[in-house]
Amino acid sequence: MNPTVSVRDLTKRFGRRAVLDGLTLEFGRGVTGLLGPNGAGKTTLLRSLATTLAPDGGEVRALGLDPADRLQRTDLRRRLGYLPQDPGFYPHFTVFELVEYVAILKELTDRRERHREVRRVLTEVDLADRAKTKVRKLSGGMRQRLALAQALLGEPDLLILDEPTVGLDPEQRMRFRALVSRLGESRTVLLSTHQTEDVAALCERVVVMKGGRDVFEGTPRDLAATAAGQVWLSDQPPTASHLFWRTADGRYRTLGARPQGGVPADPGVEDGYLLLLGESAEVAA
Ligand SMILES: Nc1ncnc2c1ncn2[C@@H]1O[C@H](COP(=O)(O)OP(=O)(O)OP(=O)(O)O)[C@@H](O)[C@H]1O
Repeated sequence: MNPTVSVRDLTKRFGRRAVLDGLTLEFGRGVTGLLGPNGAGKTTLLRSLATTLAPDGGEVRALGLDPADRLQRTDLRRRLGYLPQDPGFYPHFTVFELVEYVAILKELTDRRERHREVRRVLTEVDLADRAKTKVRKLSGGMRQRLALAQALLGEPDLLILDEPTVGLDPEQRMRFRALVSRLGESRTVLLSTHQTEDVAALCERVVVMKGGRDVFEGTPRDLAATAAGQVWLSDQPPTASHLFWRTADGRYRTLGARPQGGVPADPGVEDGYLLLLGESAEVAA
């Protein structure tokens, strides 16, 4: 792998808490998924890469540029697209006006070209027919697609997406996967998510963060493989000391030691992820 983004010994503190705690990782072209429990530091990492937050220590290189350097930071901003977790859009703008506003900030100065680009990204996210709708009238999923549209402006080399599939209906989620995997053919895409299915379906690589550190880096298949020999199906519920849940077919899926009557099951990304986090309680009834 030829890394386009690398992070070394990154630290960020809020008060006394180290939210990034010597984080070191690298990734290259294609789609990389970032998994981690609430508060793991995913958004803080993404903001550091998107240059909206200055870390306290360590090194970041993205597209060969150092965001700590003022000129290189400006260069990097021109070449990245960022979908923040909470975009906070102006509610009285129309969809078109909002994306055009971001396009102006991104220095698309030629009006005709800018309008063409705004229409292109709105079409990419299936919002072209909502161009004249006020942002405040959009559903949550539509807002999320609007947030993605502005990140796509100018065909950025680096795309940073913070929980991009939140609120999308199944059809839009499929469209999103198709769009992002196409973008990943020629660009670097980093997306944080809580959806292990998105990682399994879409990402070539996956990074798992916990407590401000990187606890796993590899392919989704590698992550699933870490659970080999520790995933079981049984007809009866195991003891409460196991991590288990009831599946749609009424059987019990257990992670860890073999429960009584358990037969081995193929491990998935979610199994590997949950075991990695070391959960030890029943997660769902
Ligand atoms: N500006 C801030 N001021 C103070 N604390 C902050 C700030 N930003 C983040 N934090 C804290 O840093 C920790 C990590 O937050 P972060 O948003 O990076 O986690 P996350 O992995 O993205 O979580 P989630 O999955 O819930 O979005 C949290 O405890 C959060 O409260």
